[in-house]
Amino acid sequence: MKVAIIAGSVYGSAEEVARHAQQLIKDAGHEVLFNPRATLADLQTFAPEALLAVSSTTGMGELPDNIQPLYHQIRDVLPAAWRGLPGGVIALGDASYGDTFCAGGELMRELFGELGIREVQEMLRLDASETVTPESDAEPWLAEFIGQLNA
Ligand SMILES: Cc1cc2nc3c(=O)[nH]c(=O)nc-3n(C[C@H](O)[C@H](O)[C@H](O)COP(=O)(O)O)c2cc1C
Repeated sequence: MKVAIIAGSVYGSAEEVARHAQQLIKDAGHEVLFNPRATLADLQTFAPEALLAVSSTTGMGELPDNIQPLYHQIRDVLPAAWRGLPGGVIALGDASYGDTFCAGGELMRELFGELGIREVQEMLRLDASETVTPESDAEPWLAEFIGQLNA
């Protein structure tokens, strides 16, 4: 299956999680597109059969700058070809930010909802106030996600 990974990161943690996800999904025999600077055209050319978003949160509950252009491009177009595809979101945040905890991931979830992407499992929230190993913490969730792709 062709899996596209979309990543939003300020300091690199979410990008590392996305890179780790890329490796695990490839090891499971899937084809993966992961480029932190991917455009909508790149994604449409790849023709994904599943989507994974990995994003941290910055500012007061905002998406990182690197993913903003892609987020808006996708939102403006809402590619019909992605309707019904399986997908999932990994959100990185810090619970000490209170109400805006993992708000960037929530924005990606809302976008997936608008796209008609089928969320195959509940969004994973990785809390930087509790862990410094988000890549390995994401592994059980990713194993389930990969299992859902094979289902
Ligand atoms: C300036 C700044 C603002 C942040 N705002 C939020 C926020 O509103 N909500 C949240 O859950 N985390 C917030 N965080 C925490 C980051 O999302 C978290 O540390 C994450 O692991 C960073 O991932 P990255 O290295 O991929 O950017 C903020 C961090 C910084 C430095």
